[in-house]
Amino acid sequence: MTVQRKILVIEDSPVVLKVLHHLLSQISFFTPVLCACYKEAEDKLKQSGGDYFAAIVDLNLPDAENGEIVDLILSYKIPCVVLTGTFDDNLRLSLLNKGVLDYITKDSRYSFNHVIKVIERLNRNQGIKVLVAEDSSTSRLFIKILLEQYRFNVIEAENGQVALAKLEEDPDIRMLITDHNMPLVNGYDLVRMLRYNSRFQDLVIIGLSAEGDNALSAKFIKAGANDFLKKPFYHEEFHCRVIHSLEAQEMLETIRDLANVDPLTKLKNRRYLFEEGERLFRESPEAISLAMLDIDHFKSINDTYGYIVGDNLLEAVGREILETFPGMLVCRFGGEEFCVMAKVDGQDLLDSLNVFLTRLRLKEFTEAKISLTCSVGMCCQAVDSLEELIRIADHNLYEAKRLGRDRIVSTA
Ligand SMILES: Nc1nc2c(ncn2[C@@H]2O[C@H](COP(=O)(O)OP(=O)(O)OP(=O)(O)O)[C@@H](O)[C@H]2O)c(=O)[nH]1
Repeated sequence: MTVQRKILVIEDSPVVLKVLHHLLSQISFFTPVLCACYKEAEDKLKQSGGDYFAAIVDLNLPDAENGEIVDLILSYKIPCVVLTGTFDDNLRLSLLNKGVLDYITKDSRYSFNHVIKVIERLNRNQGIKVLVAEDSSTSRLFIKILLEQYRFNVIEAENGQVALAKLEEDPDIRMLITDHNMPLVNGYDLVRMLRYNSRFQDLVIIGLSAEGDNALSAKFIKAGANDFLKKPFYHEEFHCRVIHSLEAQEMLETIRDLANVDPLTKLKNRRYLFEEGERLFRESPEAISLAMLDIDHFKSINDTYGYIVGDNLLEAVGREILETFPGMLVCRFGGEEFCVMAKVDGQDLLDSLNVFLTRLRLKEFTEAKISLTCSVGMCCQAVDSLEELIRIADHNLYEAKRLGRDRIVSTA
């Protein structure tokens, strides 16, 4: 169940309130709470004890015309986005310095979408762990506060060596903000060490350093950092760069998922099998077992029940496969054919395959109570290449079909 997040909206214009209510309501986990004036907001905050995920506020309210609402929201430590009709550079700067997340002018309909984007980003940031590696405790705290304003989950390290250890032990850390001048391992060496390790290819890295060495930013970026900032930096620039690097990485991961995942079953696809399977095979060619699984008489199911039902069955079989072969590389090879590959003993894979065939025989799928069986060709013999492994398993699958289906043929 998704957690509901209450968003406090304080705005005296009924039209703007209506637009924001509409946009926020379109996101299932946001619950807008609307207020038309300062007093109403104050009462709501008192009642709830400040239990709001974020607030969107107008600066000029009928009972508080000079932005007093911002101080009220910040006193409850609620992330605050200002949506205002007037653009004033000095006011904007002073609000950002106070800790307001963004200052957005109502100059077009895109402004409202921008506000929603900022709130959505906060929601995504909640689950993101960021490691701050910095030897000065004052600077570390300063960066931590900046990141926590954006609801990131911050972890700290006082030098490069501790940072490395924390990254090694916690694979959930998504981003590293690292200073350069640190004892034991400096920031530049830390970036180089991390990028040499394939495990840290997706880690977002932002380097920091005090002004002085002009070549340092290029060195950091050449070593693999996503970005670099000179201290002292302007808060807004820091936030923009953090979000920009993170979103670029997220986009890359989305593209990678689209390239590697079968959209129907959500299993990995054939392309991924050849990429990841090749790596597995090279690691330990003599210890790999592989099976090709093909649903029996699938054409007649399509012909009888139609393609949509056929698609639903493929999805259901995909889920069964995922559940039965945990920790193994499973993919949709194409059509109604699946592949399971793992660094396991042949007998272990055979046992799991037998469990799978039994589960399938006992199940009835969809409202039409359709029964399915599957034929399997397996190979666990030492061969020279992944292609050879697949070729033998495929040949055995053909044999399983020829011998009457719903069975496993294996060569050890
Ligand atoms: N619904 C649906 N059907 C698919 C999809 N991909 C392949 N198929 C169908 O799967 C069927 C495979 O048919 P065949 O290769 O003749 O094999 P079969 O009927 O399963 O018979 P055997 O494999 O010999 O047991 C074809 O009718 C394809 O159109 C898909 O994504 N969705």
